[in-house]
Amino acid sequence: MYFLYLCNDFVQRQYDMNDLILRTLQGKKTERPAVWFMRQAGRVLPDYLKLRDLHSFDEIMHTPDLCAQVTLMPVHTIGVDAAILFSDILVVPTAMGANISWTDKGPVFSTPLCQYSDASKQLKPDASKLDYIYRNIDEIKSRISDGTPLIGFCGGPLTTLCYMLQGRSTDNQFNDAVSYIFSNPAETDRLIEALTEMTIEYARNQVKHGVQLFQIFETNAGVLPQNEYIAHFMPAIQRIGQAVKEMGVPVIYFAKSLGLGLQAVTPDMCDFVSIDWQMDFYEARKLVNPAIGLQGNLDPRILFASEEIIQQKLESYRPYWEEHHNWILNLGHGVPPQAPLKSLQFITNYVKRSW
Ligand SMILES: Cc1c2[nH]c(c1CCC(=O)O)Cc1[nH]c(c(CCC(=O)O)c1C)Cc1[nH]c(c(CCC(=O)O)c1C)Cc1[nH]c(c(C)c1CCC(=O)O)C2
Repeated sequence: MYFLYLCNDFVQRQYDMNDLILRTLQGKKTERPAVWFMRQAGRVLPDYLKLRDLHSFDEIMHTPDLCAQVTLMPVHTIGVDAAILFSDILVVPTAMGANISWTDKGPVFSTPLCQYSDASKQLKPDASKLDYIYRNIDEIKSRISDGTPLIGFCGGPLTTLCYMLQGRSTDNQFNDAVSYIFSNPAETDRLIEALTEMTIEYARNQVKHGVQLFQIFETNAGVLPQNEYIAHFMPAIQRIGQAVKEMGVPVIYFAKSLGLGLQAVTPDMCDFVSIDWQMDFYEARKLVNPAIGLQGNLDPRILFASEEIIQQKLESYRPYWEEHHNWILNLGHGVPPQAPLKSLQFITNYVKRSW
């Protein structure tokens, strides 16, 4: 009995230590907004850039010690309220047979699937290829002693499929991928199904290894007409979100440029939605189901502005936060490369000291 009490007490203390973001996601009133930044690990961190001079991205990903170091860097250097697993949304395609090189220009697939009318037959699913990620999670968790929550994540099905089909980033709105999706609807459905199954297994395993909240990155939601996205891709979001929520872990859904399509997001998909910077925050609130909280939506380029301008923008969220509390401070997309680190630090300090 006494042992049980000790265990409970221990769990409770862990929970008390740094649970601001988890309490926010549970809809609780908190002392200040929780803050983290999409793409906070890597990119602008001086220690990361030094590490990248010595090791490739792939090497860091396959070395639990290095991966844990990078994951925890933003907690120490920027002062965010949560760490996000250092990984990439495109690890899921590698577990389906894709061969990816991480080049200076971003990820490049050796065999883009849009050249095959029977693309789904080219897939070679092997979930064990993701085992190294779970070893990374174990290592990260073993190094967190102050209860900082660990965020797990996956790509949304459209974003991931865009890369699988097109094979690389483009500045043309993924024309080849979208043309394929329109020209091969049955094959696209088969690809979505395979991808969703692998993503669910991957998400569940991340939770089993200890991630405490989970974000779905659907950066490319806006490359399709809203009704097409909602009809063909949102059911997969619902399945992934539900699989994670069933395990007791809250879900944040980021669907960039979804626009009015935000109305179609339901509480069985996610607990919070992350709002991009193009959408006015208060307009987004009118569109999103009231049972769902909001994250975002600072324009990432505000990081290049003066502290006065950043402060004004932060203050614009205060009336909402004071009334509703269900808002997580974040950007409307990832930290841009070359963004000044001191702006990120200014935001975390401001919210901790002046809120
Ligand atoms: C579309 C997308 C990708 N990856 C991701 C998305 C969705 C979010 C977004 O839109 O930014 C998500 C992602 N990628 C990475 C993380 C880890 C956590 C974090 O950065 O905070 C996360 C959450 C690491 C990474 N993923 C990548 C790097 C750069 C690797 C390097 O240092 O060379 C990092 C740190 C490579 C990557 N991976 C991807 C691209 C287009 C690139 C190249 C350009 C770039 O984003 O830097 C695909």
